[in-house]
Amino acid sequence: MRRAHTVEEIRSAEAALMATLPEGALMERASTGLAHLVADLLGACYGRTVRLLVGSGDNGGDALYAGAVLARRGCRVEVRALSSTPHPAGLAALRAAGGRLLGADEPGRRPDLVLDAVVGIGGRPGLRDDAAAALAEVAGVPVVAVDVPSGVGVDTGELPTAAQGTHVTADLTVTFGTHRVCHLVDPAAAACGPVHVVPLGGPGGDLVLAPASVTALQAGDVARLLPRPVGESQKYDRGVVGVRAGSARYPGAGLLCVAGAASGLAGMVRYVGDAEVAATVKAQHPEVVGDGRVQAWAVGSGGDEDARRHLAEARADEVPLVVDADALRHVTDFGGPLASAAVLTPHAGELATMLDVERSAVEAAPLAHVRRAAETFGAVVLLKGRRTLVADRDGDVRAVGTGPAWLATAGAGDVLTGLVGALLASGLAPYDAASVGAWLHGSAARLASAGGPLVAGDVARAIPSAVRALPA
Ligand SMILES: NC(=O)C1=CN([C@@H]2O[C@H](COP(=O)(O)OP(=O)(O)OC[C@H]3O[C@@H](n4cnc5c(N)ncnc54)[C@H](OP(=O)(O)O)[C@@H]3O)[C@@H](O)[C@H]2O)[C@@H](O)CC1
Ligand SMILES: Nc1ncnc2c1ncn2[C@@H]1O[C@H](COP(=O)(O)OP(=O)(O)O)[C@@H](O)[C@H]1O
Ligand SMILES: [K+]
Repeated sequence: MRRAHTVEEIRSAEAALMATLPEGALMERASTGLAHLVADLLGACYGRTVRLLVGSGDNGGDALYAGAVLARRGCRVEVRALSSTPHPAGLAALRAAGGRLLGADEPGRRPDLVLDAVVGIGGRPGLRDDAAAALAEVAGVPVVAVDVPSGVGVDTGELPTAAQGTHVTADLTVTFGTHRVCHLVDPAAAACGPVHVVPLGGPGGDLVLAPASVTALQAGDVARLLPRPVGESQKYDRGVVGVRAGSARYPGAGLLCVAGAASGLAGMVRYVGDAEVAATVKAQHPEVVGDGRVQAWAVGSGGDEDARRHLAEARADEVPLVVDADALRHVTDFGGPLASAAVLTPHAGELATMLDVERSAVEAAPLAHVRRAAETFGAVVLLKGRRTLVADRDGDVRAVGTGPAWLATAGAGDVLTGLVGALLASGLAPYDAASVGAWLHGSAARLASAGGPLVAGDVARAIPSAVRALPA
């Protein structure tokens, strides 16, 4: 599990660890790890130039100490200071190693790499004008963000507003001890590039962190959570998923939802809906049967005008539900909770309608909106996107970024709804069914894509391969 902690949690864990270590030991661990990663990235230090953008805090201190290591290895290290008092001990170390502070009007040498150490976890959103100008000077040069790309909302995962200013977009982010929320949650995560965590543990102890409310499943977590048949399993033990989706207008959505449900993760699939869709389902999926008892329903994909009735009928069975597309407009129609266990699967536009806000507001602050929706509707909410967010009712959120951009294709969401339905039927709790489903869906898309285009049916067909590829 990848865990992301808040600034407050990180500061408190760092303070406890620092109390057991000699002064400066933690920053030395952080900056040494940072320097080694930068040196690896540069390939060779000798003859290379690194520009440090250094603010007033300890984030700048990390870069200055790392710069000292790089300078000792033969790098030319030049500092653009954005404060009259950059970390004094760090600056002294850098100078002693041969690095230098650029004068205000001194252009410096065109660097091979920039270290962004304007602000870290102490920063407010947005770059001040001097920092924005220092960044513009080195436009086009690869940037390694120290801890976080300066200017992003560390705990919100949001980018600064136009009034707050701009932010750094990094090619790589090097952080310390644990992830920050902005590393896992878009739109800020998109500004981080790949994120490396330098461990802060060593002689004298490690960070002791609270349980994280923002996390990201890894392959091993999915393997551990996924229910698997055992020797004596029967199809009914493995769970039956029912699909009420598709309509005369959108028959394909019903078929694709069935394809996601019929990926083999539940013991049986039932389809109930439009007669013509039902006939095609039976032709394409001979293993699918008609109405009867189910352990979970997948409802709404392409449901059109039938979606409300489908939702009412599914709800009457009092089993877990996954609700998509046209049925999302009806989740509050019935008074009281939708089901004891429900997963709602909107994209940003659908969530905006459900919360009566602009789509752009959801896209700018997906974490805040998905949490609000989970609380408002008393359900697990899976907000689809480049990095899908799954929010539990208590505010816990799992981020899933396994899918390639090729997954942004019509019908892919219908497959996901069927897949989550199958996982609910197989006995997973809604938070696990939604996040494991999103993870497998993205992973199946990556396998199906192999770097090229795909259609939604390809994703459904690749789900068994995604399961097979999980670690034992
Ligand atoms: N504790 C430890 O041992 C360890 C700490 N570590 C490192 O310390 C970092 C945290 O350091 P920190 O607390 O000093 O805060 P940090 O982010 O450098 O700067 C905050 C200052 O910047 C300013 N400022 C704020 N917003 C701004 C803006 N938008 N644009 C421009 N300036 C802005 C504001 O000062 P002001 O200029 O307003 O007086 C504020 O006080 C952390 O991210 C990690 O890298 C690691 O070494 C691990 C061990
Ligand atoms: N840029 C992207 N990168 C990766 N996955 C994406 C991206 N944009 C959308 N997706 C994924 O593609 C799927 C699209 O689903 P959805 O919008 O419901 O389409 P449809 O309604 O046509 O089925 C979702 O699983 C979503 O998370
Ligand atoms: K930074």
